[in-house]
Amino acid sequence: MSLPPRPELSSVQQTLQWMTRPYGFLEECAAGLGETFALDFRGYGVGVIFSNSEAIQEILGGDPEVFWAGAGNGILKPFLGENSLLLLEGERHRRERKLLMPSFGRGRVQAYGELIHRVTREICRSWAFDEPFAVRPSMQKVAFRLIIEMVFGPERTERRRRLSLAFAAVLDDELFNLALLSQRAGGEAAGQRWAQFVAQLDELSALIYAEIDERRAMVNQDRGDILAVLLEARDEEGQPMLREEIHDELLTLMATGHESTATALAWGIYWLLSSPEVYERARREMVALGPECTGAQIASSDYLEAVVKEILRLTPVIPVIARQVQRQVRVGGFTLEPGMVAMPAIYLAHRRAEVFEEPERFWPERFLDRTYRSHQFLPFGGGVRRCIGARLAMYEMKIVLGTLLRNVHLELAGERALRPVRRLVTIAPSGGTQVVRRREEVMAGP
Ligand code: HEM
Repeated sequence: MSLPPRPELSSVQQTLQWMTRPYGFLEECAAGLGETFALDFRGYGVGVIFSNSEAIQEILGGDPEVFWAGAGNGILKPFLGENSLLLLEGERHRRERKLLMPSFGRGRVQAYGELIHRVTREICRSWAFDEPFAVRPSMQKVAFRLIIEMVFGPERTERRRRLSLAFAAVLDDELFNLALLSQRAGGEAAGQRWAQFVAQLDELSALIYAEIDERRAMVNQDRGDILAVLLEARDEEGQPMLREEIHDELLTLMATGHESTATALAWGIYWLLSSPEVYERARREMVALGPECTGAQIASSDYLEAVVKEILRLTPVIPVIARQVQRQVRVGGFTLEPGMVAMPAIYLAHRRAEVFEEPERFWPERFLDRTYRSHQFLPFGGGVRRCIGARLAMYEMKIVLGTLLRNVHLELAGERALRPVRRLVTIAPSGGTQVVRRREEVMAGP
């Protein structure tokens, strides 16, 4: 067999469907065309979507020199810079990843337990009673404060404040969204606005460089933040990272480190609030920890871990990952030509009935009873490009959700069935998950 079936739509229509309703479009194509199908993305080329776990294993476990991941992320280059881990391939990617990895070890991540716990408590206790609001922006605040502190350390300087504001302004800019959809549409059509956007990006860069330069001028400080780790890092030849490399990686971690987690948390709150039995079991476990528990105790709950996995299974915020093939290769019985993109569909893989019993049901217990293989359950992708922040994201999600369950009583408000909508590179719940805080408090801890 050469190429898998394609939908009977023009390339423009396919791209539009993909951009505007990614989950639904994937489902429709799989129902009509089978587990493997090809999509023709405007300006990007042919992507072959795989949901069969053996084929996914062939791709993610395959030779990284054949399956490139960075090519598909090229659209992020004007924002993150050419040295971003997301854009590198081969030896450079391996080197850079090795330099970044120590920042995400178990010990480093666990050191943030109390910060996550404290920030979440502060934010959720500031929510007004009986007034509907979107919970996603609050989740973004938690994730944002955490990643800024992880990257630069705990000081609250004026420059750090300006840096946070500049970063938030760039991410929230509609033009940035537009630019991600199509760089050309963003650049040419927007004219004057585009120039303003670029000026915003330049300001952000200047602030990051100022942080790097100030720190470089200091000597011998083992502060434990990511910037300190990168300044001290040496590759196998004993070479330090270039100033530009550090800048691009910091920006990459700031961007990847909070957007996906905040979106996944917004989905998580939706699932918990719409599943009374799960909500009650998780809440009981959290309350049983007593009024003065730590973030680490919250994170040690097996049930909460299962809840987080189930959230990431049903609503993976990155529903598809991509590998551009560099030479002719066979995957899942199909021949892919150089330049084509092999796309493991996380969303579809997580709904395979032969792997997940009652796949549409939100049922965390499935993760208590058995383990799934890395090519069956893969919310963080896989192989040499697996998400570098996976451990941090899991830890953060458990503590944030556990802290909410212990401290506030929420109900869903507005739409009951949320629609998946695109937000930057993630798929978010429509309306940012509208909730309302009720007066009945769960726990009166410190
Ligand atoms: C729930 C939260 C998150 C989800 C669902 C998620 C998901 C993913 C996925 C699917 C990939 C692509 C993997 C592949 O192509 O095989 C990825 C890559 C990446 N993620 Fe995450 N991520 C999350 C949180 C984070 C956090 C907290 C950080 C950092 C602080 C982070 C940093 C990165 C980086 C740097 C890459 C690129 C890795 C590489 O190319 O080597 N992510 N993530």
